[in-house]
Amino acid sequence: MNVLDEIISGVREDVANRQQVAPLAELKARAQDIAPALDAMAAFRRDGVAVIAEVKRASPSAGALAEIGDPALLAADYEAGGARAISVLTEERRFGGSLADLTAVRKAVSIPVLRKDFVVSSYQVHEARAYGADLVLLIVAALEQQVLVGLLERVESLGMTALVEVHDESEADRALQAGASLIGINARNLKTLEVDRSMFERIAPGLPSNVVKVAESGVRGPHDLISYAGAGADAVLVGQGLVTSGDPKAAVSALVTAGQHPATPGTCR
Ligand SMILES: O=C(O)c1ccccc1NCC(=O)[C@H](O)[C@H](O)COP(=O)(O)O
Repeated sequence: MNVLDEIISGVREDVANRQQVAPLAELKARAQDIAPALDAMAAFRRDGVAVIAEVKRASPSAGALAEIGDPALLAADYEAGGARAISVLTEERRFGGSLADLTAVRKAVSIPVLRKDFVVSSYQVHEARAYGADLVLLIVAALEQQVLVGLLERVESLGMTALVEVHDESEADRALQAGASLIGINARNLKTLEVDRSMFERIAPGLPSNVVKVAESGVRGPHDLISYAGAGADAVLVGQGLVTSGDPKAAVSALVTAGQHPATPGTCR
């Protein structure tokens, strides 16, 4: 079993357990008390390269990354540093995340919040809304086409935005066919965990200009953002480089500053 399949199998078990405790009707009722989802696309379409800063405690590729005592404080630092959205990893077994992290971050910031998880069921989409997310990650490699289309529709019907993640050209075609307008190109191969930043420059030129393009993974500093920008990125999603920086606010701020200048064509290495 590869890493992605292993993660998804654990996720399915965890979702089944949560469904016993909080049935869908309860989540829907909870969502009634939550403010409507924020318009993430508007935030990403503003000038410059948007930084999506991630609350990431651990990962299959790196193990434990950072002791995040208070995810709300970290997210507030990210916002103060100029991040345009916050990504919260909610998967528990391999990333050490939780829905409690999502709630804490939602309360702490006024910018859009992404639920980053391995979403395979509409229950998880309703959970995302009930816990205050504005965006939901949908990973093409984890979903059959019909399921992807159904989940994308469900995300949008709840007023949220789907970040649809791809790893190659055929997944990018599937994302477009499903109607995605926000596409993340993840440089990390979710089966081998290798990071290949050049994936972005291979795939991004084939996407229509009205699609907002997010470069995911492998940004360790401003130089990586600049090369992704040169290859057409509208936004970058950054986890490890921020949580291990020692000063997340300054690290975000350095990325934001680098993203304010017009990109010059370059290569992602
Ligand atoms: O980060 C991992 O090791 C990982 C392994 C398997 C599936 C997903 C994984 N990460 C999720 C992400 O896509 C990243 O958290 C995100 O793009 C930020 O990447 P980075 O800045 O390199 O931490």
